Amino acid sequence: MIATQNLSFAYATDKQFTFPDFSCADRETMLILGKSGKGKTTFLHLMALLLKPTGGKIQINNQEISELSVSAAADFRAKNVGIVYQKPHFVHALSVLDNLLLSNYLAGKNQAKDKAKHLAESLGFAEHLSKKTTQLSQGEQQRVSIARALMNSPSVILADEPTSSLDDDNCLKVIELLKKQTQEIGASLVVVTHDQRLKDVVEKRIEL
Ligand SMILES: Nc1ncnc2c1ncn2[C@@H]1O[C@H](COP(=O)(O)OP(=O)(O)OP(=O)(O)O)[C@@H](O)[C@H]1O
Repeated sequence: MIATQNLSFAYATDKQFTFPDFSCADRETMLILGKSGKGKTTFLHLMALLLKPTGGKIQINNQEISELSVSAAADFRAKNVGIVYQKPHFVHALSVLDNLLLSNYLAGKNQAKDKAKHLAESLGFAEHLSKKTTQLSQGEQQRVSIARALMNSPSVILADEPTSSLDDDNCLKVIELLKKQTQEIGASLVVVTHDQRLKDVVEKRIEL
């Protein structure tokens, strides 16, 4: 589970944010909707411990995490949080498979090749495992990005606009895949987006 309380952040004195409280249980999906510039990515980066809040609390599995040091936060994130970024960031010199295994390495875990292959099959890109990520279409890269976020079976999956650049068909496929995988590993899924189509498939939501 993940929950936030009285969370605030400032890039500058004239760029301050306060975010609504929410909680998302295991196996639950939470949609955080907001127009461009409302602070969706900022909110997600706070939950991912990539930014430090100016106030408030973040709990993951009942552990207060907003006070962790930078190195403890990096370790906690690698082990417990899977992030699907707005634009996938891959290491272009590596194959798709090695990009997936990199998540294990960063979390200090053994390489889980079988898990990578299983995820690639479930997400429909098994035939691309030995290719470079640049050889994949945008939709395929998005699915690799989801698989990478799942490699360490995180407690929380945070997804930033995972569907907004996809057509209706792929939008539905990607959100259903994310929800299904989240259910399978018993994680909490938080999606920040301006994609109003997701309102039809996710019940629990808040608006920024
Ligand atoms: N590093 C930064 N320094 C200063 N201001 C920033 C920084 N990052 C974002 N901002 C500003 O904070 C506001 C919120 O940005 P954020 O990226 O969180 O919004 P968003 O809702 O995700 O937008 P979009 O839907 O366009 O991606 C924007 O006005 C943005 O210009």
